[in-house]
Amino acid sequence: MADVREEEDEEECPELVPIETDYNSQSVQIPVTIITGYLGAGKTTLLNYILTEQHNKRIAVILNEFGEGSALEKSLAVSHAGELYEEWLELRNGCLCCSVKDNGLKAIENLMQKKGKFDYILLETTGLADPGAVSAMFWVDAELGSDIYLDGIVTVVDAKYGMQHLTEEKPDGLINEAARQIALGDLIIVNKTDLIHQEELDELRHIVRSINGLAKIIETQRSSLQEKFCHMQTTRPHLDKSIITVTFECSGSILEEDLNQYLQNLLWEKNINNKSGNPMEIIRLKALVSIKEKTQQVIVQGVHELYEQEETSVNWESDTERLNRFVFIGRNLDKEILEKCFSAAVIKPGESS
Ligand SMILES: Nc1nc2c(ncn2[C@@H]2O[C@H](COP(=O)(O)OP(=O)(O)OP(=O)(O)O)[C@@H](O)[C@H]2O)c(=O)[nH]1
Ligand SMILES: [Zn+2]
Repeated sequence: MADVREEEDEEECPELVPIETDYNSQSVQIPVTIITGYLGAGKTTLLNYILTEQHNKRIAVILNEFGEGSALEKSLAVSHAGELYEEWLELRNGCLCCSVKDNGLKAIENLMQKKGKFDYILLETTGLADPGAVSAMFWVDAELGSDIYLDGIVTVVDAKYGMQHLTEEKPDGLINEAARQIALGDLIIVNKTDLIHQEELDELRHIVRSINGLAKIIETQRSSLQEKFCHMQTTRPHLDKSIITVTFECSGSILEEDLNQYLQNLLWEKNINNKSGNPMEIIRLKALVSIKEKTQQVIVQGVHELYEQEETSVNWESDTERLNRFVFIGRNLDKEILEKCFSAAVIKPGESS
């Protein structure tokens, strides 16, 4: 499948981000690539391949295996000059996907302080993880000036079982995990091509392309990329200077339908413009919101046009003001207008609906 984007990517592919490159004239940030994919698709195989192929980079690999080891420890393998050693990364609340900035990224940052900086960090999610949730912690962290930024998401698809995973019926309109992982990928690796016929492969590739029209698609066996690792950085969102992050806070509560209306105007209708009349383009969003009548805090996550709400187990404190918090990443963003539109739908403390 000839794809113009793929050719462009090849041309502009730089060397694996050298530590000295300081494009922000702030402190240098370390790129993190999230590796996702269904259970058994070949993620660990891919990590091992990269670690043995990349001989002169310091690559930290964070394995987030499902149900392995103590809940308090995650294995962190570090490759330096082809040598592999292991570290134990302590995460107070177990799963890296669920742990917020405070422990997840802090742990990595602490490790870098002890061990020196890495050139690159690879993070394997569990086969069932939602890469959107994992990547969300980086958006917030980027805002707080972390040393680490999310470079991209690599999705490994099992050629043999991929179709089955994708067509699995989910109860009650839940999003199919395999489809979501493909939708979020910047690079999609269709692995285990040795196990299927060419026609099946073409069909799978076609479906993958229909779910994600932008990602680069590569076919592999044993996750062996026949190209340099730098090709993984297909989107480099943070190198695009037109992409900015906007945050705001607003107290009060919102009706669920009004929240949906706000998000759909932004993400689906795209009818909220900035001051120059250009529609705002949201690439990622994360928010903590207070929904009227709900005692629990709700987290909203969005990636392009997909968004979802998740009720957390955390209750709002009854005696303090409820504070909604938003982080947006995208183009043509205007903080004042984003805030105004949300605030207009909010029921302020003391007001009734
Ligand atoms: N036939 C075949 N087997 C493969 C290929 N790539 C990986 N495997 C095997 O598939 C199994 C799962 O591979 P892993 O790399 O552990 O998969 P994973 O995605 O990390 O699995 P989880 O962490 O459990 O989600 C292993 O037994 C691999 O040896 C391939 O291209 N062809
Ligand atoms: Zn694995």
